[in-house]
Amino acid sequence: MAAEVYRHAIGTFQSHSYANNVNHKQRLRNNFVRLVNKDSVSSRGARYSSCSNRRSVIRSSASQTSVADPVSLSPSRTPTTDTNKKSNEAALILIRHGESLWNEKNLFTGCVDVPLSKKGIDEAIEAGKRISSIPVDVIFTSALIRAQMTAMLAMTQHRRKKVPIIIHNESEQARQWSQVFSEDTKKQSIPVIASWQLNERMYGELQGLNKQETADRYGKEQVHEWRRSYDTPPPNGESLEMCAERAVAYFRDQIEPQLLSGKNVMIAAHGNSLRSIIMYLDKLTSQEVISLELSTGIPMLYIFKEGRFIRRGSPIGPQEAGVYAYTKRLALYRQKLDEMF
Ligand SMILES: O=C(O)[C@@H](CO)OP(=O)(O)O
Repeated sequence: MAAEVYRHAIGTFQSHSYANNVNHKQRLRNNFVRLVNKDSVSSRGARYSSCSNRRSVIRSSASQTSVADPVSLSPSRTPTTDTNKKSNEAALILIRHGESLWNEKNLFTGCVDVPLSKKGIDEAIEAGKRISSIPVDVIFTSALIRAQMTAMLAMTQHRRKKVPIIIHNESEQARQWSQVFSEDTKKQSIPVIASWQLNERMYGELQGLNKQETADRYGKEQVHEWRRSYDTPPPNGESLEMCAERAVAYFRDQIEPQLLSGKNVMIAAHGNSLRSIIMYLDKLTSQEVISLELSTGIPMLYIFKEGRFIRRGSPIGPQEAGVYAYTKRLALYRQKLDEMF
């Protein structure tokens, strides 16, 4: 259920990443404003870009900044490549990584590359069980090990038993070098694309500090603002707004075209990079997103249909009938799996 996923904050959170660009804040802001002001969208080549939202969990007052337009895709963004499947419907699975060693210790993590804890490994496996009958054609992860391990561990549970293979996607040449030439191998594998744009937001000077001790020192309100406000960055770190500028740009440029071509996509990423993407998918306002909390290791399913994202909550288990009722394609896939395995 979606409600599970939208937990309210109180203690253990973390992740983030991507280090450098904090000093480009002004430039990012400018990009963002441009994007919010619409024309937006293509940020290919730009390091960051925007986000937007949907209503769901919480209502916002009309005066709140609603970060952008509803997520409907203009025909101009229809991809010209990769469209072997011709469909205007696809599944999108989002998973926040399982608990990391620093989540366990209640430390600000950000872009520090911390692995999963034992509990996090179990969560990733459990997440895999929940989505084991949902087709996955391509996986996107951040560049951080906790997200990558979560994706791989989850896929060990998939009934189709395809093998995830890493694809380098950053340039035409890299794509060519990563090509798999055997059709049989292609069918039996799932491309995995890792990118820094999906990394956790950079927590700056807070990284490595204990969250409770930081709240004791600077006050609960201040720390809550650093952690959850939309546009207040932690000292020398990224605000959610800044994180959204690169994560949502990446989503729009690299992931939406896959969905448009009918591919089912899984994204394994982080609390805040996913919050910014959900803000965009669900059209949350900058006020609404403050209360959006993601549990570790809980997959969330969206159906992308006719240019819109429809949130379907979190599949409870592989047998959950409801998930497969969402679309004919999912139901057929499931039926085929049942016949095969
Ligand atoms: O420490 C972090 O990197 C993040 C996410 O795990 O924490 P928070 O929940 O405070 O954004």
